[in-house]
Amino acid sequence: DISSSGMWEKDGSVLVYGAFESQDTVFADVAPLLTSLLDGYNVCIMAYGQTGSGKTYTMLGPQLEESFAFALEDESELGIIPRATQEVFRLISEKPPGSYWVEVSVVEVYNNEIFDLLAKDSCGKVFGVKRDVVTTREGKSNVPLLTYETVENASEFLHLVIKGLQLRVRHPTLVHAHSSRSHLVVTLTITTVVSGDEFSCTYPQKTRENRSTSSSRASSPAQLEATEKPKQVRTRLQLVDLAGSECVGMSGVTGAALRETSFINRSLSALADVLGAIAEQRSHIPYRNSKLTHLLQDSVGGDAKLLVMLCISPDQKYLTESLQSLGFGTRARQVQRGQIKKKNLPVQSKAK
Ligand SMILES: Nc1ncnc2c1ncn2[C@@H]1O[C@H](COP(=O)(O)OP(=O)(O)OP(=O)(O)O)[C@@H](O)[C@H]1O
Repeated sequence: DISSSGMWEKDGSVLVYGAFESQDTVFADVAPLLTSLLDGYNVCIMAYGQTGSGKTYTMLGPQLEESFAFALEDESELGIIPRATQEVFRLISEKPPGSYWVEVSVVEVYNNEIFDLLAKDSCGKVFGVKRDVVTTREGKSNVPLLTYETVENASEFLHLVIKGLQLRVRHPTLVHAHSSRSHLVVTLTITTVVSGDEFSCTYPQKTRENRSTSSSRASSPAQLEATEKPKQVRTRLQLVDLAGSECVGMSGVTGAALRETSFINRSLSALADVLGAIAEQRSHIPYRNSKLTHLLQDSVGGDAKLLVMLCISPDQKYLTESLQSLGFGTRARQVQRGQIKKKNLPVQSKAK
């Protein structure tokens, strides 16, 4: 029974929320992951579910009719992405000033192509630019030339995300009038620079190699002494609003929208296949079967703490879709990952 309000805890790690549960309650259970992030763990939070089941509401908040932006006026309605950012900056404010450096990238995966939603043209106007995803020599996934913008507070972050969201593709379907037709991946990268024998922190002197644009503040505040050999430690928070899994018969799409649906369903089944392969500890994990899984490789199979939010419609007519979503959740639960790696940060940490 998920139609009534309430929450149950099973095995200490599956939480179920009723349809009337507040965003506050949901976020209270997510917040500890952000403490882990600042303690040096990579974290990934993704929403999965059929079209119209509440993924965007859960991750961002209620969408505005006229655009892909979300309503910021009523704070109680804000979803995980704005709340997580506020919490990250609140936690950073408790650290020594200048010890953390936050950058954001916003990417959508549409029809199996990656688009950089923060890339700018020469006039500074934002527009989506196609990017590729590659595997580095260390076996990590990387998006060359991806735009990373430096942000100093949650409102700067939200401003960028809202700008990026204007470009996100959406079309009406019979199930949902404002259906997202792409996977949205918002990444916060937190850099700490550790120098000398003692842990002392300052801003990075250089921007990253694969960065095409960066804020003018990238070379600002404290500069490192030339003789010091600073070590940059990065942790990453990936926030993912997946496109809706859908049954073509139910959503009634045709033409280009049908093609989009086919790409969405293929990439979601590639994600389920990856989770299945990890769960079965197969020697080959098919990350490269889709751009989505290649992009999320390090969060899904790597060293991140992964939280999957399953959104389920309370309507009985979507029972097949709901069971399919629960099947995805079961796969995610079966993934037995190795010990999660924690980056060596200059903070007192409480390992989970
Ligand atoms: N818990 C909730 N409380 C109030 N409104 C909700 C809730 N969940 C979803 N909604 C509303 O239901 C509608 C569909 O939700 P949403 O856009 O989040 O679906 P979605 O799963 O992201 O769909 P799609 O995959 O098609 O983009 C929206 O108008 C949203 O504001």
